Amino acid sequence: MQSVQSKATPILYQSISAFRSMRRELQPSIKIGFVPTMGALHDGHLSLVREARKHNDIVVASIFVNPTQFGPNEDFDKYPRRLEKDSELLAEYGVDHLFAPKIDDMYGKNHVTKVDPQGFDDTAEGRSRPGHFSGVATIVTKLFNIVKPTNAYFGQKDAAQCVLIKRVVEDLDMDLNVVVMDTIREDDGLAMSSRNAYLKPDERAGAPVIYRSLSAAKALFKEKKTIESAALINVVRKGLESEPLVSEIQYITVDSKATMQPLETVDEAGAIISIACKVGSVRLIDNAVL
Ligand SMILES: Nc1ncnc2c1ncn2[C@@H]1O[C@H](COP(=O)(O)OP(=O)(O)OP(=O)(O)O)[C@@H](O)[C@H]1O
Ligand SMILES: CC(C)(CO)[C@@H](O)C(=O)[O-]
Ligand code: BAL
Repeated sequence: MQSVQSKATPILYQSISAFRSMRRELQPSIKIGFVPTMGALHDGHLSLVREARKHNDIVVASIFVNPTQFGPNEDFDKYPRRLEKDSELLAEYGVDHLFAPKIDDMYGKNHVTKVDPQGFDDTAEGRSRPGHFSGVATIVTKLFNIVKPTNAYFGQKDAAQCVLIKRVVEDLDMDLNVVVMDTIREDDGLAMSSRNAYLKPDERAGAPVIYRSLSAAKALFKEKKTIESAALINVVRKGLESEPLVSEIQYITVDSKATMQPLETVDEAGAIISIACKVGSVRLIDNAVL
C-alpha cells in the first residue's frame, strides 16, 4: 500500500501572547523568515513562502485582514477569509508557524498609535486610498515587533508598499532584511491577486488587458531607451481603453523606483509604471519595472 505524504499543518496562534510564548523559546541565532498576508492564498503568496523556506531555519506566515488599511467604502467586509484552506496550503510549503490574530488583540480598545509615513498619501496609490499606507505601516510595524523576523518577504505587485516598508525599516532602525519578489502571473499575464476571485467570467477574460498594456509600454521604453513618461502613459491608456469592461482608470503613473514620486522622463535609471483600474466593479492594481 502506498503511503500518502502529508506535511503537518503549521502551528496556529490566534493571540499575540500565544505567539510570544513560542517566540521567546527560540534561540537568538535562529533565522526566521516571515511572510505577512491577508489570506485567501494563491501562488503569489506561495512564491514568497518558498523563498522564505529556502533561506531561513523556520518560516512564519501571518494572516490578518487589517481594518486600518481599508477605506470606509472599500471591501473589508467582503474580503475572502478561509483560514482552514490557507493553513493546508501553508503546510504543503513547509510553513512552521501561522499567526492569525483577532482584531481586538491587534487593536485593543486603548490603541492610539499610528505609524505615519510622510508623503505616501501623495503617491498615486496613496491618493486613491487615503490613509491606506499609514494602516499598512502601522500593522507591519506591529507584526515585525511580534514576530521579530530575520527576513521579511513582500511582492512587487504592491510596488508602493514595498518602497514604504523598506523606508519604515530604515527610518525606525528595525533589524531585519526586506526581500521583494517578482509578481507571479496567471498564464495570460493577469497578476495573481486575492481580489481576482471577485471577477465575473467575462471580466476575468478581459482583465489581462492590464498586463498587455504594461507590456506595450515596457517594449516602447526598451526601444527608445529614454522617453517622456507621458508617452508611456498614453500607450497604457490606449491599451486599457481598448477593453470595454475596464470601467474606470484610477491612475496610470510613472514613478521613481526609490520614492514612488512621478518622473517626467525615464532613462537608464528606470522607473515603475503602475496602474489602478476597475474591471467591472473590481479594483485591480499592477505594475511593470522599467
Ligand atoms: N501576484 C503576486 N506575486 C507576488 N507577490 C504577491 C502577489 N500578490 C500578492 N503578493 C504579495 O503577497 C503579500 C500579501 O498580499 P495580499 O494578502 O494583500 O495579497 P493580494 O493577492 O495582493 O491581495 P489583494 O487582492 O488584497 O491585493 C504582499 O506582499 C503582496 O505583495
Ligand atoms: C503587508 C500586508 C499583509 C499588511 O496588512 C498587506 O498590505 C498585504 O497583504 O499586502
Ligand atoms: N495587497 C495590498 C493590501 C490591500 O490591498 O489592502
